[in-house]
Amino acid sequence: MAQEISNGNHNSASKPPPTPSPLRFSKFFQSNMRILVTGGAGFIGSHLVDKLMENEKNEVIVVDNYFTGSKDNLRKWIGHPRFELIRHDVTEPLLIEVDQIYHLACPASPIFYKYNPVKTIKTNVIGTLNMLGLAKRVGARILLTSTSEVYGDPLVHPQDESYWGNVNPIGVRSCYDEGKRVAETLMFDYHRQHGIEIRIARIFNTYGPRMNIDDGRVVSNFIAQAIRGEPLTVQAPGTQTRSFCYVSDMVDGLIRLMEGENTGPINIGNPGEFTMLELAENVKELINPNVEITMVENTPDDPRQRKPDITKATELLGWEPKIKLRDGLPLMEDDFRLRLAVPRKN
Ligand SMILES: NC(=O)c1ccc[n+]([C@@H]2O[C@H](COP(=O)([O-])OP(=O)(O)OC[C@H]3O[C@@H](n4cnc5c(N)ncnc54)[C@H](O)[C@@H]3O)[C@@H](O)[C@H]2O)c1
Ligand SMILES: O=c1ccn([C@@H]2O[C@H](COP(=O)(O)OP(=O)(O)O[C@H]3OC[C@@H](O)[C@H](O)[C@H]3O)[C@@H](O)[C@H]2O)c(=O)[nH]1
Repeated sequence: MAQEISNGNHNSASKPPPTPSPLRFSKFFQSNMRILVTGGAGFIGSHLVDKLMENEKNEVIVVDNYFTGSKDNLRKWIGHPRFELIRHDVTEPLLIEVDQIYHLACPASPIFYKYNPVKTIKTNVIGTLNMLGLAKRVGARILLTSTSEVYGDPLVHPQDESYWGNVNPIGVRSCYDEGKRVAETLMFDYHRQHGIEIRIARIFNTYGPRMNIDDGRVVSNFIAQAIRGEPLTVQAPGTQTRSFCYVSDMVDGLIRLMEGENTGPINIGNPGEFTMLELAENVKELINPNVEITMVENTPDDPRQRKPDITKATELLGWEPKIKLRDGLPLMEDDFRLRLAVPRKN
């Protein structure tokens, strides 16, 4: 019967409907969801891949240029029949067929995004344009991982999604925060002009296993320092605040946003707020009570406070974080001790 159809012989009304080709039940004809994760070799991306791969209906394709990510984060999936890994820079166009795009590709640690600021803004602007072009061509739904940095040094506290932010357009962080603001604009313009299905997550500081040991972000710095017995470097004045979300909670929020009906932007983060001195004290108490806490110079335009209002995420996605900072830090410590080869002393 499949043969008849392929010969174009399907004009007889008396014939029963064709039975599906046996190929329909092979790998290529299943109603699988083919999902692209850009930046999937990075910290959040690799945890997202782990979760997506748990569903046997998902085929996952990762593209990454390995600037801050590593194949090692995806080691267990390499060779799996539902998984593909492509070395590719999102600033170049990509022609593949997918149903959903999680667009994460972008260096996230301030040290790395400031290292080559022109490349960072190209990644945010040209990279997002390329992924939107792909979404438009194949009709895929696309989720952008934007950031709490779009609120800049916020004058509203906590930050809800209606706040437009307080961002320096010419500062050293602008390649990232203004880059993400343009990426959000592009997402909405493609949505309004071309009807693309979009989702925007505004991610607040996220931590957990697989962060680069020398990533430069505060949680990974403090944990590595505590394990090595080095002083914890609090950047002055130490009263600046952040709200830290454990990575499994983050991945759960991103998947709910992708699968739900709301475009966003939606804040995804843990509202528990800590000063950097409090974070250092927690790390010291939990990991190494013998380390010192030292005050060092800060970098320009460091936001003084940050805490998400997650009313929208709770009401629209039924999402809220489950893991408290003091429970998440020891989970990250285990991973860091393994990679630094420093076992716990009993
Ligand atoms: N972790 C956080 O606290 C946080 C907070 C807000 C937003 N975000 C966003 O979440 C996403 C992931 O962050 P992360 O913490 O996992 O960072 P990460 O640096 O571990 O991961 C980013 C990944 O993107 C890849 N990449 C960078 N530029 C690329 C390019 N031009 N082409 C292809 N791949 C490229 C890197 O190699 C890396 O694998 C980023 O978009 C980031 O802006 C993260
Ligand atoms: O060793 C350190 C590192 C950092 N810090 C402080 O810790 C705070 C947080 O700094 P991080 O570098 O971890 O992260 P930031 O909050 O500046 O940026 C972050 O927020 C939003 C995301 O989009 C970015 O991916 C992420 O890097 C800052 O106030 C910084 O001054 C220290 O006190 N000591």
